[in-house]
Amino acid sequence: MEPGTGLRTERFQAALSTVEPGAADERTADWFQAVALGFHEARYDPKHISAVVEAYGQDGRWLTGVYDDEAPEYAWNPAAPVATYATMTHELNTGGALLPVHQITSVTVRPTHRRRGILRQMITSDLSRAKDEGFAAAALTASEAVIYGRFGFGVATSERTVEVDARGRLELTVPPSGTTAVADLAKLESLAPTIFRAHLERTRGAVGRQVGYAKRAAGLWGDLPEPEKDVRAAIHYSPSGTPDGYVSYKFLPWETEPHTLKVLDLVAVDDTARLELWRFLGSIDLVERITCPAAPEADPLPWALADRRRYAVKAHEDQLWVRALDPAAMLRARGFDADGALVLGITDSLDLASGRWLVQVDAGAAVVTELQAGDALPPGVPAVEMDAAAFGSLYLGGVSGQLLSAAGGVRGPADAVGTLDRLFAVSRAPYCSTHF
Ligand SMILES: CC(=O)SCCNC(=O)CCNC(=O)[C@H](O)C(C)(C)COP(=O)(O)OP(=O)(O)OC[C@H]1O[C@@H](n2cnc3c(N)ncnc32)[C@H](O)[C@@H]1OP(=O)(O)O
Repeated sequence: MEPGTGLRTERFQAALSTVEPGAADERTADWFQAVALGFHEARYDPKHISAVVEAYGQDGRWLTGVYDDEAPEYAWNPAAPVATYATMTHELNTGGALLPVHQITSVTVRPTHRRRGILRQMITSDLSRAKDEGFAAAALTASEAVIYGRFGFGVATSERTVEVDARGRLELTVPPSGTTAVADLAKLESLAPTIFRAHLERTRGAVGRQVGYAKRAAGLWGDLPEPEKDVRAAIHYSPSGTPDGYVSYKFLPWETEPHTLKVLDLVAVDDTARLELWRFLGSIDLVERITCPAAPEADPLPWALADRRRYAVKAHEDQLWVRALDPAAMLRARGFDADGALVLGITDSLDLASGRWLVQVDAGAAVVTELQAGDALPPGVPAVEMDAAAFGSLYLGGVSGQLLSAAGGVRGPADAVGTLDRLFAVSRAPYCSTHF
């Protein structure tokens, strides 16, 4: 933290103790307890922390703790940070290249230290470092929608919580394809990342996953890093016999009315595998309702159901938030479905992504030329300007420039916004099922 605040910042990686075999080191354990405090979770059992340390190492996470050494007598553990923050890197499918993104997670500030600018200090210094390290974009999933717009993050993907009425037979109109088997959970931990990788490579908006996902899919972890005995899973195989999708789920206690099966994770390489996994779920006896969080906004399921009114959207929420650090690199990485040219300007209060670029898309790829202040605009090329957060929202095609123009985030004449929309249009809403 800045001098004069009385606060001290440390950045480190989760580690095991060098003196107590199998335990996390104290700094790591204190950091986890502070995160639990911030998110209203139960205090960690030390054995759970050490289980997560290894996974954090595999994820390559960096942890930040902000410490207040002036804790009064009787205060909770003075060695625990008053603020936490963590980062890691995975790839984002941009519709073109897979772009490594700087992910931000585990952000908490203790109630007694809120609204003093601690988050602002942590995130602005971290974003600058990420930019210096060469990241083109940062990303996060947010606990509240009011926090990150001010830091230049825009909602780039949304997701649905879906409920399907499974009483009687769930009939699909598409012909069956491939086969489905109840999964050997012991083998799913190693198979799930392979299937997810194929999904990532084909799905605009998908982000690589932390190792905990496969452990949860296989029932090795639940909310805590302990086996969840009620988790089951199924695998779908393509007609050639390749596993191309899995679903893990649990049947909620019998007292639940109607009898409910909850999808924990559903990953499919393509629509066929996705629908076949739903066919399987809909064929399970004694199930009256299937709930599925993290379903795509552009979901083929209701269109493939003989009775589409069995499908109800119970919630629709922002999912991935994207923040530009190097807009030109982001545009070069992105895949475009239409060709054309546009001058695109970004205003950024943190000045990490400000600038103006000539974007010329040919055969789906952009040539991006930075324009300096005072440069004349290329004749005949429409120009738009937008806030950094609006660029983050537009980037994957999750919203139109016209809508953002109505909301004030994009500025320019109607024909220029029309060009922006033709260039950035995608055939299907982006989908990110990774929460972090
Ligand atoms: C990626 C993730 O991990 S998402 C998880 C975010 N964490 C949580 O939701 C846990 C509970 N909340 C918290 O721990 C804290 O309230 C935090 C982390 C959200 C904010 O930390 P603070 O240190 O209080 O934020 P800080 O003082 O830097 O505020 C920066 C600005 O954001 C605003 N702000 C921060 N949090 C909120 C909020 N929840 N609602 C409205 N405004 C907020 C502040 O008013 C301030 O505005 P200003 O710059 O115009 O003055």
